[in-house]
Amino acid sequence: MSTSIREVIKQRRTIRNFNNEVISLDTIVDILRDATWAPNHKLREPWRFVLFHGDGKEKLRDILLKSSDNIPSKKIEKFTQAQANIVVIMPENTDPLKQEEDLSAVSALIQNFLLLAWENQIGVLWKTGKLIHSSSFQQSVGIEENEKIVGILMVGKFDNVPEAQPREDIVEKLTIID
Ligand SMILES: Cc1cc2nc3c(=O)[nH]c(=O)nc-3n(C[C@H](O)[C@H](O)[C@H](O)COP(=O)(O)O)c2cc1C
Repeated sequence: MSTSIREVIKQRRTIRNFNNEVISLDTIVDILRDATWAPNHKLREPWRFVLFHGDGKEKLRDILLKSSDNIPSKKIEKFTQAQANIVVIMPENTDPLKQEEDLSAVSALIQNFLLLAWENQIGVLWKTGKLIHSSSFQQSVGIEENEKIVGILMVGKFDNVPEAQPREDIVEKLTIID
């Protein structure tokens, strides 16, 4: 039986602990391809990705070990525990409006990715933190002068679903003009 979009949206949780179950590269790329059906203004498709998977995770470990950010080895282990790490990259736009539009579009794509993954019993952690601003990391991943990292998606299978953190009722934040 298929799950409704409503159910997927409400049941999805951020996953922070992954198990070792393998996810094929094809599965992840297929989800990413579907996620690109996100709305994006003028069809700029303002995104690109660097995807670490399989042996590529050794490369990622190496990048993190050699980065000038002194990342503790425990953090590196945790970070590379997922089946894949996807660095989400967007262009830096000199026009502030375009920049806002593009960041919104990339965020819509990421949410699509999270929901599509969840539908396939795959968990994701959308990570930001200091690393995305680290010039050492950016350089190692091949970020260009006119680009920025929006986030890093840790992708993997999981054993436990964390409890939902309730949201405030929308009426608290809703101005109705009827
Ligand atoms: C832009 C953005 C950045 C985030 N960065 C992190 C992060 O660096 N580390 C983390 O543990 N969670 C991060 N999260 C996940 C949120 O903490 C999570 O969505 C929130 O706790 C609600 O939990 P839920 O996704 O399970 O509903 C981020 C979420 C967003 C939208």
